[in-house]
Amino acid sequence: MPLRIDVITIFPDYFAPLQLSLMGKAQQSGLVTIAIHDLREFTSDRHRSVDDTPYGGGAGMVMTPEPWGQAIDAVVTDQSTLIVPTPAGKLFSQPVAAELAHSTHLIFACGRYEGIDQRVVEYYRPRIDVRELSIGDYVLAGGDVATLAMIEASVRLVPGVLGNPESLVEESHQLPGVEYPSYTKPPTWRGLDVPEVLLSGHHDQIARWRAEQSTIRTTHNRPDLLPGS
Ligand SMILES: COc1cccc(COC(=O)c2cn[nH]c2)c1
Repeated sequence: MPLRIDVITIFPDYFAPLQLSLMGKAQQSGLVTIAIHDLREFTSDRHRSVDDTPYGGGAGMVMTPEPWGQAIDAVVTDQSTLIVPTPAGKLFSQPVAAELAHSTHLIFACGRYEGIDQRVVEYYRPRIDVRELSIGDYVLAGGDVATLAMIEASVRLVPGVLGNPESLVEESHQLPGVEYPSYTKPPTWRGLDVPEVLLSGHHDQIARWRAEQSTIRTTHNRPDLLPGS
């Protein structure tokens, strides 16, 4: 059953990159189908407006619910998962990407401005799986870039998309923490040598060195990922 993805956005052009490279091949392979929808196609006023001033005051504008209701209703089924990228969401992660990769239908609602009227989430929550997801603790101008990141992270985990599932095995068996550093030819570059152990052919020593490097790197860059932290 191919994974179907519908993206609703006021900037459809943001998603041109999904036709390239791995994402493009995934679509050609029939494993994934991705459709982009312009939210303004679902407005009914002459100005095709999608936002208005916030109740309760405050800076900026909020996206009005009706165009979203029309757009989501046009693609939703009882198998759909609605994903709303937002800084206020639960943190997206590799395990979440793996979950999404095994979904039937994902609808991404790319909000702009200060966000989408919360009643859109409230309306669909009793009907389908709705997930407000954050890709990190910073604020983007809209959900489009976050959606691209989540689609790329999820689609590469769809069985058959990655030519070489081997890299997924390494990824999944990786110790808690970050990846060890990687090297390739030439053996010396601008006076810098590749660590000897990697040229030795001693696979157990190499594995030990890589585990050690991962721990050193995790301690320095991501102590929060260390076991027991
Ligand atoms: C839907 O409501 C809003 C409000 C403000 C910005 C955005 C765009 O998403 C992000 O900025 C984001 C997502 N993960 N990390 C940052 C959406």
